[in-house]
Amino acid sequence: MSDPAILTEGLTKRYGSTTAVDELTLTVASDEIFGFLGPNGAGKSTTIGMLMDYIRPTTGSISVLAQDPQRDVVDVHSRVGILPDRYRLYDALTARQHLELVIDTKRVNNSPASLLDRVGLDDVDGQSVGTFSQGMEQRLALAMALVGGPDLLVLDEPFTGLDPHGVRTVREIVHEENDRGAAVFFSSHVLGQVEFVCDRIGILHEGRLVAEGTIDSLRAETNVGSDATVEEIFVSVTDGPVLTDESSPETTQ
Ligand SMILES: Nc1ncnc2c1ncn2[C@@H]1O[C@H](COP(=O)(O)OP(=O)(O)OP(=O)(O)O)[C@@H](O)[C@H]1O
Repeated sequence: MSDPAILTEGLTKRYGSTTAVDELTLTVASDEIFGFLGPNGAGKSTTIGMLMDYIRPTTGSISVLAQDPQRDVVDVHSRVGILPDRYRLYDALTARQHLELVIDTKRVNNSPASLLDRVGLDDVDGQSVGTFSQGMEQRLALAMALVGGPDLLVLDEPFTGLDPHGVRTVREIVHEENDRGAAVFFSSHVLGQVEFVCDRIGILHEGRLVAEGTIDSLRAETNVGSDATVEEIFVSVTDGPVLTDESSPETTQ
């Protein structure tokens, strides 16, 4: 069996008295599409930041494509396509120029035109990004993540700002990339789409992984009914505080 795309063990990030990510142990296989869900402030972006070494963990370990993102940062960044939650584009540059920058940085030989075509920006190839709508920026950021045919795509809220055509495009790209052999790890609040796209999901709540599995297995585990939506599963596991060993009624009796 090949190495997992992502492996974290006991991964924890504290900011002062706030524990953003709490003992996260997670495995994402090299051939799967994994949806990483959770309410606002649950710790999703912090986790993604740690996977890419934008944020240093307080404790715990991380392996991305069998490499250490702190020690092997250049290798990890060359093999991962990242759509971060906050990205900076250059108003004066065109979409093509943005892609050329990433192509040069990754030292690959991709066609900016075909990447723009994939994300539906072929007709604004030479337009400066300062004139782009939010959805157009999001499409460009996705195209930048696709440069180099990454082994792992990490997408933080890829559906943000997209119209229904854009949402469909993202869905198709996620499946195409997975068919090509890439693992896909993405966070999203658009739970209806998650259902169409993911092999497995993990739900983070107050920094803790409170559910993980296929949608069918989570329906069974959470007793929400065999035809429950992802939204119903989500609400059932994130409604109320996380019970820890210390706070669980069983251990306090
Ligand atoms: N730099 C920071 N300093 C202090 N606290 C932070 C910092 N970054 C994040 N946090 C806190 O960590 C927690 C997790 O934040 P994070 O952005 O990872 O959540 P999220 O699940 O991505 O949320 P959302 O769905 O709203 O994007 C929150 O309580 C947040 O306030």
